[in-house]
Amino acid sequence: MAKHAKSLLSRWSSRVFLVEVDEKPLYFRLQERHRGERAPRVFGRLREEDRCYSVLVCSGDRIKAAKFYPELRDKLARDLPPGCDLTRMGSFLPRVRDSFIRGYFLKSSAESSAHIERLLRDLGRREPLLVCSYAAAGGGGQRWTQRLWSPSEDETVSDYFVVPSDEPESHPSALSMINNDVFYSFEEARDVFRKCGGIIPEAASVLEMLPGSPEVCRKPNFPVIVIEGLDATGKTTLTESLRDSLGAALLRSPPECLSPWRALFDQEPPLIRRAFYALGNYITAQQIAQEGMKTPVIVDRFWHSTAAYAIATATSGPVSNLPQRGSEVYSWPSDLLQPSFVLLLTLDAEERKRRLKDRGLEKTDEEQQLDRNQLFRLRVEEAYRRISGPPCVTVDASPSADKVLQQTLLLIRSNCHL
Ligand SMILES: Nc1ncnc2c1ncn2[C@@H]1O[C@H](COP(=O)(O)OP(=O)(O)O)[C@@H](O)[C@H]1O
Ligand SMILES: Nc1ccn([C@@H]2O[C@H](COP(=O)(O)OP(=O)(O)O)[C@@H](O)[C@H]2O)c(=O)n1
Repeated sequence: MAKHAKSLLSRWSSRVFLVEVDEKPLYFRLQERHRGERAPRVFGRLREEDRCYSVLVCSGDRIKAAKFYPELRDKLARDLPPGCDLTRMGSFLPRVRDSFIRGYFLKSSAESSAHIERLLRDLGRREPLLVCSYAAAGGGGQRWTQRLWSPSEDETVSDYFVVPSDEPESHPSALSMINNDVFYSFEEARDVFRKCGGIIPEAASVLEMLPGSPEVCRKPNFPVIVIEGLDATGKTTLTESLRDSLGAALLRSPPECLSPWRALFDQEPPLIRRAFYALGNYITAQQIAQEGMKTPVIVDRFWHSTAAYAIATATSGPVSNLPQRGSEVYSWPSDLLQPSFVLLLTLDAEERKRRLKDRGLEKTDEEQQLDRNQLFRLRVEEAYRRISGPPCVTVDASPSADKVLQQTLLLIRSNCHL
């Protein structure tokens, strides 16, 4: 059995498992002996002859695991028999960073179990998977066991009793966010691109655009003002007006030089996509440092956009699932230039939708998610507010473009002595 799988199994009964039902995580854990506890709610109203399965990706290579996870979902969704429910699941060791592994949970009828087990054994022989099957252990379906097997060796590893587990103090996705969903150093983000060159040749082109080091030559002489906010809050309109009113330089993140590859990396899994945007911030930081020696600089999106969307995407469910305020997840990378001032444009959802429609541009997948999933939008907005670093001032973007400009100029002049 692969070394990584062996290390996972060494503490298998210490793990907590979560299955997301309608974006709400339900938790269970394992015990060697049964102490009469009832089955956890995650198994719902199942009959004794029903079967559940979990398929966990356990590769030691995080690029390979990140690429395979969405592919596994597509394979399962395509090949599972009708009537089989598929939902996201994960497993982690409480308070142990990078212990979070992802997978899927399947619920099926007994008739489908032979088909499913053949499919999972076949998948497991080709990919690094740990597969668990769950069956009622008698007592009117109130007790369930987890049978773990490693399809690569077709070896049944062990049986456990499944019991409910308390909700951890913060959503376990926070355990693996650092330098997997959000990158806190140039080196960490660049390392991902160095490692995915074999599967994504365009990664080499992005690497060629990078500065030798993240350190900027000198701190800018002039103020650096970042304008942040959800799509269609008016960032482009405002940043162009500020450039004209202040005679400032206008920069964007990701920078223009990365635009040939942005659409491609937007289709990649979070590990690679977020590294792309993190590297974009470091290139923009170099441009800010150069321009900031000569004139004030206005920046359209920067670190807040990168971190807020990554954190909100990695978490699921209500805002309360976000990593707690003050968590290191919200900290500003120590090697990334800090702007003098960050303005966060806010707008009520209906007005933002109207502006999006009026602008007529194609909606990005993310925008569609913001539109469809109010919980996601609330997580993004709250994550923006929790990010530590330079002062972040909220500006109501609902008045006319000119009024928003005047209000912003007042704030900039009083805070940046311009
Ligand atoms: N203050 C405002 N009031 C009304 N419409 C606005 C305002 N600011 C921008 N718009 C319009 O809303 C749409 C989105 O603005 P834009 O600047 O492109 O937002 P963003 O860059 O944040 O996506 C555009 O059609 C723009 O003309
Ligand atoms: N510095 C940045 C800028 C954008 N992004 C990502 O890019 C998305 C915005 O894409 P977009 O095409 O809507 O950007 P704009 O056209 O609104 O500038 C954000 O939602 C983030 O996911 C980022 O992660 N970091």
